[in-house]
Amino acid sequence: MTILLEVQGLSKNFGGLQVSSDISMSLKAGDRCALIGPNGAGKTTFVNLVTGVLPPTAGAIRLDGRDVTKLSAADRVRRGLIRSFQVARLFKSMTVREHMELAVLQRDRRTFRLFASVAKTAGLADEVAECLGLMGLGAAAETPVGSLAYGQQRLLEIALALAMRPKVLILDEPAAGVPHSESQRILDAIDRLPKDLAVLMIEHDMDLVSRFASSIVVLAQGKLLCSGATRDVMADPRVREVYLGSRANAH
Ligand SMILES: Nc1ncnc2c1ncn2[C@@H]1O[C@H](COP(=O)(O)OP(=O)(O)OP(=O)(O)O)[C@@H](O)[C@H]1O
Repeated sequence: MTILLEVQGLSKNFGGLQVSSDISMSLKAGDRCALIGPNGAGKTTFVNLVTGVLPPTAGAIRLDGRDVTKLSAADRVRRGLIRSFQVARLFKSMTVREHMELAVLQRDRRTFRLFASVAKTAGLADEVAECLGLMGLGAAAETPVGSLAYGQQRLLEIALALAMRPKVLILDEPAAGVPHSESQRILDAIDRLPKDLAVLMIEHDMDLVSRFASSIVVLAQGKLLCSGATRDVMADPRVREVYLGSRANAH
């Protein structure tokens, strides 16, 4: 399988504080990987480094075989490294469909002026309908974003990311805040994502991790504690001690 994301020796210092230390990992097409670790382990910083929000102090990031370490976050997005959007930042009065159309148009760099005419083209409508259908949001297409149930908002975040045509998709606690009874709906939608995508999910909930992930990367104190197949990592005494042992403090 093609390696889509390769991170080598990634480190980040904030002044004298080393927040990420020599982290290496890779994702292949089709991987479903959970990124876990106790609070403050450096998960968010790691994702910010990978996506280009923060420049690393050292290390390299390759996306689908190309070195993107020095590329801007926007350039990485254009090359298919996509992190899910936050619906909270969207326009509450615009419908789900309108947001999706805008995302596709932005991806294709078409101008807003063309929006009215282009929106009517079959290709755009089909693509939007397909993404919404995959996420189980077809029936909510004409609903204003502000009226969506919280679980639907979280699904829309993934649909918008999908509209960017990701090769590597990073999801940040996609079921956080969703009642436990509804989290399966989100996992089912994630399960329907294209199989050749690599998905990296930051997740605190070990029940969700075990249902989603085929592999796990564990960070602790900014370092890679271990990584590997889900069953092996969950059985690793170091993980149980360092991660599960501090679950009482997790949010
Ligand atoms: N800009 C910054 N300047 C200084 N220290 C920072 C900065 N950003 C993060 N840190 C520190 O880096 C460490 C890792 O933070 P990070 O948010 O990456 O962890 P995390 O694993 O995502 O935690 P959580 O699960 O609580 O979100 C923390 O100790 C944090 O205080």
